[in-house]
Amino acid sequence: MRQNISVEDALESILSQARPIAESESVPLSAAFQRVLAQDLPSRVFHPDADDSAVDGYAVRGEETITASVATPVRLEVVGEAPAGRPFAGEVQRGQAVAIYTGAPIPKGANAVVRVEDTVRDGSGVWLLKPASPADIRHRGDDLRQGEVYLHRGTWLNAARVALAAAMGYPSLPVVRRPRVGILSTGDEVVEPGQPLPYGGVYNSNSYALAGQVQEAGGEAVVLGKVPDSLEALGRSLAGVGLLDVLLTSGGVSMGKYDLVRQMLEKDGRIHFWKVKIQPGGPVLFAEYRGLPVLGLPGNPVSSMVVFHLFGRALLFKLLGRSDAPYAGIQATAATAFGANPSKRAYRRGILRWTPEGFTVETTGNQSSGVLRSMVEGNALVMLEPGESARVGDRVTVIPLGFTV
Ligand SMILES: Nc1nc2c(c(=O)[nH]1)N[C@H]1C(S)=C(S)[C@@H](COP(=O)(O)OP(=O)(O)OC[C@H]3O[C@@H](n4cnc5c(N)ncnc54)[C@H](O)[C@@H]3O)O[C@H]1N2
Ligand code: MOO
Repeated sequence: MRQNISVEDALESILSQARPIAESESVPLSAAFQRVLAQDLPSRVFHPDADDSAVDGYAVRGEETITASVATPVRLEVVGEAPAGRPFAGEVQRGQAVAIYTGAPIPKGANAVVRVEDTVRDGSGVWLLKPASPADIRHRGDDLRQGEVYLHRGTWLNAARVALAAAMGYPSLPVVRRPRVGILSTGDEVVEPGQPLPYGGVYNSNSYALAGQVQEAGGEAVVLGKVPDSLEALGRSLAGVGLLDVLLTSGGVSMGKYDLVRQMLEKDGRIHFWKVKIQPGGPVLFAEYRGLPVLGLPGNPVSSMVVFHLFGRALLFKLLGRSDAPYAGIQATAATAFGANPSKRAYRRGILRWTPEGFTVETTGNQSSGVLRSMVEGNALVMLEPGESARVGDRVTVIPLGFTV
């Protein structure tokens, strides 16, 4: 078992153990949001399907309109109309125009469009006050060309990507099976919300934070409840976890006599590493238990969430074959001071704001790992290398929580 390793070494150890999920399933578009595409998707269609109008106006022969102006308007005969979805069947001849609407194919014979606001309707004709513009025509395939791949395997399906799959003609999509992620909380003091809280007790918040984080990363959260601090109970729970791809445990990984997750995994599993040089979350462990990867998260609520963000997300991304990064850093200007940890990389909770001067970040205040509020009030982690502090005005690296690039 390796101990006191760097974030980079810990990530490498975790990712080298993770085997991407090979199974996929087909889901209707309406269920594809926040899934991961399992295959490359070539477009089934051209979009636009034909050269069409980008504006409401009149489709004309452009060369006939070159001299049009307010002082010298050009009159054309309106021979029909082309609403979107009902293309004009004929051909525009010399001296003619067709009333056209945004999205309608340009009729045969026409090669330019005059916007309706640059015209005056006059009975069966129309006066053009400006030359027609070929720039108001969108060309077949400007957006999508049939057969070309626009969405690749490993793509996280956000709203725009599901919409693009729809635009390409797919009613359902092949997606990677969601990794099943078991969540087991430990600790005699941990009580389910709704139960009376005994003296010294604490409500189980970690299971719910982790369940949400697992889903945000694309996994299926299987909340396994909590086990008391006894090796026997823990052993029974671990034996009965069922079909899982990953197990997350919360608590019981530190130095205490009752920190049984570590003891159990030492005895019956294989611990790859224990303790990473980070704060919060230092006591994190990564192990294998009967072939199941186990990420042991420290019990403190902030530590558990931060460690999941740094390591759990990366593990799930690898299992899902996601091609985007699990998180990313940006630069911001410190609006308050941030204190250093002398020997560990620190992740302080901050409030990231976009201002006219760029990104700024302010501390959430009390940085204790037990203050879950800091994860609610904050929207970012300020990353400080060992010994690095920040004064007001310093540039710092910040990991936004809630979006990736
Ligand atoms: N002698 C030392 N003691 C501790 C060290 C150390 O290095 N030497 N490390 C500290 C650090 S850092 C952390 S983080 C914690 C991690 O400890 P555990 O993972 O063993 O967690 P527990 O002791 O079980 O609990 C810690 C804390 O979190 C609360 N908790 C636990 N589970 C939940 C839950 N599901 N929902 C909400 N809150 C939970 C628990 O009541 C404790 O207050 O160890 C330090 N100790
Ligand atoms: O790592 Mo502990 O997470 O500092 O409280």
